Amino acid sequence: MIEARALVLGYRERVVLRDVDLTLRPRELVAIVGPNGSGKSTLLRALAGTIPLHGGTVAIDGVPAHALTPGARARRIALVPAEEHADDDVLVREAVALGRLPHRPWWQWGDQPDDEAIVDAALARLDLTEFALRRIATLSSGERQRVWIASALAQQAPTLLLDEPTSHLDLAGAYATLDILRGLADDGAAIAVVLHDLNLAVASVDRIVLVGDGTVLADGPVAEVVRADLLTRAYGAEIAVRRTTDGAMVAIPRRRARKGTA
Ligand SMILES: Nc1ncnc2c1ncn2[C@@H]1O[C@H](COP(=O)(O)OP(=O)(O)OP(=O)(O)O)[C@@H](O)[C@H]1O
Repeated sequence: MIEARALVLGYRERVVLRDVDLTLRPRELVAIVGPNGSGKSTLLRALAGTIPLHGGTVAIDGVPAHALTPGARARRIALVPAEEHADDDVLVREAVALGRLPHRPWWQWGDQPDDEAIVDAALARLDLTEFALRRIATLSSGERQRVWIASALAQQAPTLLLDEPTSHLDLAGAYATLDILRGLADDGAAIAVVLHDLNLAVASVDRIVLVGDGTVLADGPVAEVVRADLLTRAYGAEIAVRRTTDGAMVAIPRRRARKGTA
């Protein structure tokens, strides 16, 4: 569980977000949405305890984030950044196995049968078994993105923070990934995921945190946050919210009519 209180976040003298209170509980799948540059990744990094705070506190399982060693943090929180890198020569299996490092002193690495099984399970869950012995460099960007998620799963942290994990995934792959996250939350994980696709968020998560205007504009169940007025304010563009015939909500930006169209 993560509890952030009165957060002020930024870089050097520039404040990006202020007055942020946010709690992430076990069994919750939460989407963080908002426009480009609004501070979603910054918020995720602050929750993971990887950037200094300008103000406020972040507690991870009741312990101040800054009081945890990197190893202790990594056993509690798996962070999947928007861009991840690995040497081109690294095999998919090796990249996923890096998720096990926080659980073992280096001198025990390689001798743990448990680790092998955990890595195999993470590969299978992301449909990567057949890629296990491929070099990372030979994968497509969507396949690579699944590797970083698998590595986070292998980390077996009770909290998962993912920054745009579906940005390279196709339509079905993106929804399938959210289904995997849903399953992990149902099993007890606390999960926050930065998403640009509002409709993917609406279809998949319990709660939405809407970032905009330098703060958290709304935080609550999907139906409370996905409102035309709130979205229009956050994105600075008119956004309508409609229901499909089967009752699902969809957010649609209003666009100017093109020449020659009604
Ligand atoms: N390392 C950094 N140093 C200085 N400024 C930064 C740094 N990282 C981000 N920023 C700035 O902080 C603001 C918020 O950035 P952040 O990456 O958190 O936004 P975001 O909502 O995740 O954006 P996007 O949707 O485009 O990924 C932006 O104006 C960005 O330029």
